[in-house]
Amino acid sequence: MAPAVTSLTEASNGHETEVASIKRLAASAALSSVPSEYTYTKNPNEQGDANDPEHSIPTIDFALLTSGSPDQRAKVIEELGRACEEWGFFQVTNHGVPERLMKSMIDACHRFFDLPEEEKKEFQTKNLLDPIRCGTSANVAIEKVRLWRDFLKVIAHPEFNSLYKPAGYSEVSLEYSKRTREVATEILKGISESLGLEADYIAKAMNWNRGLQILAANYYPACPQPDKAIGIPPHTDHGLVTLLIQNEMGGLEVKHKDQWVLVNATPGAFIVNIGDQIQILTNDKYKSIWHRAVVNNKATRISIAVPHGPSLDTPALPIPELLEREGQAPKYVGMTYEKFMELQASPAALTKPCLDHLRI
Ligand SMILES: O=C(O)CCC(=O)C(=O)O
Ligand SMILES: [Fe+2]
Repeated sequence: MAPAVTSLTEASNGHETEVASIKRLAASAALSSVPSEYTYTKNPNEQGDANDPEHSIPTIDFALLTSGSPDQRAKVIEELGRACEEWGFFQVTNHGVPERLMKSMIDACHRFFDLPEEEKKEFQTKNLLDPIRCGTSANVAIEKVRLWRDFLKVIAHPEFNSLYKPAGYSEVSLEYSKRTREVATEILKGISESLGLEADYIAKAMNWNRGLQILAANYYPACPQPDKAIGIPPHTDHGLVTLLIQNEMGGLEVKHKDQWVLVNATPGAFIVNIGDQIQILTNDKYKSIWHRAVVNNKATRISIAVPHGPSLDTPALPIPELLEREGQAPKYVGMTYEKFMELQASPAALTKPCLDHLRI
């Protein structure tokens, strides 16, 4: 039986398009193939070898970054700089955030997605910067292929927002947002230092104390034909740094040397990537890397990405000290973070990468 299509509504050119959550669609007993509007083809020639040890993201030992000896810190900062330059992705271990808290956060999000569709409706607002927003796919009004994914996005900084249901979400998300922000703050300091700048250089320039932090949970139900669908297609993240965790199912792939590499994270580690604002600040020295989420046919995957960005009114520009040192001209014009996020969510971003819109 076809699932009842009642849940999510988006306006498209004045017409209302009704789209079921992927959770509901996937739960339909009759679903044995991917419906045509979800059909997405990947290029098999770009699939990296998962067993190749060259294909694993670098690891940064957070404890050595924050409480190691000066020598240890200098070494980790050098490793961090190399990870940003060569991969744009790395995992962070020994960060001090309890694994129990990470698991509780995933559970709380899982319980949100498990709420009856009717109860999630009140959070289905449409504007990009609404404090709380859930939905399916990414932007059903403009996209050509629907994504095998539902989402929940809650802005946790500069103002903390939360949900009153499911029970416990509010408390756990408050603690989780604080702890991830602390880790992100230290990573940003390390990134500044890896560039030969004062530790607080980027934070000051980007008005970090008023910076945006979003708790972005993704729900990818098992898919009958995982090779014919995509959770999130290739994209780069808009902010400064994103910290990601997932349940026991993998699915994050990173584009490295033209190959898609599946990220195998150490349990309890954060998967961290740098975003477009860092690429702008460093005039392309550190790259905001393309990544995507693939789906599987075994079990639901949940990931929680926490992008941290500048304050919404701050435009990122290539850092003058770096330009001078490298003898380079700036490669980007400035745009406030708010406008940049709007650009990334607009049809213009479907035709060319967002950063290319700002490239001089
Ligand atoms: O689910 C994942 O692993 C990727 C999520 C992601 O890239 C994002 O939310 O921006
Ligand atoms: Fe992402």
